Amino acid sequence: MSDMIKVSVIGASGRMGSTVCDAVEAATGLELVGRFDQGDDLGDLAGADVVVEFSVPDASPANVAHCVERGVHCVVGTTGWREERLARLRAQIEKAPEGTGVLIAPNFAIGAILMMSFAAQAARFYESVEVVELHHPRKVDAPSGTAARTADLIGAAREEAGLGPIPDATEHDPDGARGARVHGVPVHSVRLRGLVAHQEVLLGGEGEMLTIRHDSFDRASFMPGVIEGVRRVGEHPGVTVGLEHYLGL
Ligand SMILES: NC(=O)C1=CN([C@@H]2O[C@H](COP(=O)(O)OP(=O)(O)OC[C@H]3O[C@@H](n4cnc5c(N)ncnc54)[C@H](OP(=O)(O)O)[C@@H]3O)[C@@H](O)[C@H]2O)C=CC1
Ligand SMILES: O=C(O)C1=N[C@H](C(=O)O)C[C@H](O)C1
Repeated sequence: MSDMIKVSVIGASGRMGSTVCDAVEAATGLELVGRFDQGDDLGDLAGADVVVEFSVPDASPANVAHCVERGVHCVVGTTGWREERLARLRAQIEKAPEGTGVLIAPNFAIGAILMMSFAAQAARFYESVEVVELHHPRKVDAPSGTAARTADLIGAAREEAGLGPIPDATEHDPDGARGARVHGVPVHSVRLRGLVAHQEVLLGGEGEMLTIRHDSFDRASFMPGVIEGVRRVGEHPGVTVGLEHYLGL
């Protein structure tokens, strides 16, 4: 890489993509060289060293594959990167030019990263746990990527601690009132005008409850994490899931 890191954004006209373009233009040492959206030919990605990808879950794997094949590092915020997609990406990156790095981050806000870490830490101490995620009504996917990741971390921590299933006597739930189950953890999705991105993790034990909550009131909350990802992705070859791995958490 030269001194200036050349950055292209995929999904550049979207809520996140447009905010990222402004953040890259304002950041020292970064140069915005390309903006791509649906239907655009990605071609040589405008000569970018690093691509930031915020599109839609169905389009993200092909966009990232295009970058990886060309040895262009990729910082991905788009949701939908469950295990099967990650496995395919790991296979693709094996064949990519050496040193190519991809960061997939379900959430770039520092508070959300800490919330997930705290929830994983607390999980083994509580019999009951549920996740409630609340977002703006234009969000196309549910549950949120953050909620799915949180539930995965909690589920893994519970397994490691030898905890059994979460107590729940529900026998009749024809309308799915008990939410989705991710890694055995109930996840509830709220879509409400006025919200941006919010999540509560509710942990219950005998006579007590711990609530861990994070609120993103503005998409500005994601930008320091995205910019850190752009600056650091070149130092992390292969696929990394979660910005916490760049932050020493
Ligand atoms: N990791 C994180 O911290 C965060 C992640 N997100 C995630 O980022 C993603 C984007 O969110 P958001 O910006 O709100 O969504 P938007 O719908 O506002 O933006 C998505 C953009 O991607 C474009 N797009 C659609 N298909 C393609 C394609 N094939 N190639 C390139 N661009 C395409 C859309 O164009 P068009 O409108 O024409 O379809 C639109 O401009 C979501 O998955 C969301 O969950 C959001 C916030 C934070
Ligand atoms: O669509 C959004 O807005 C957000 N998407 C991500 C998710 O699904 O977790 C991150 C954040 O919650 C905002």
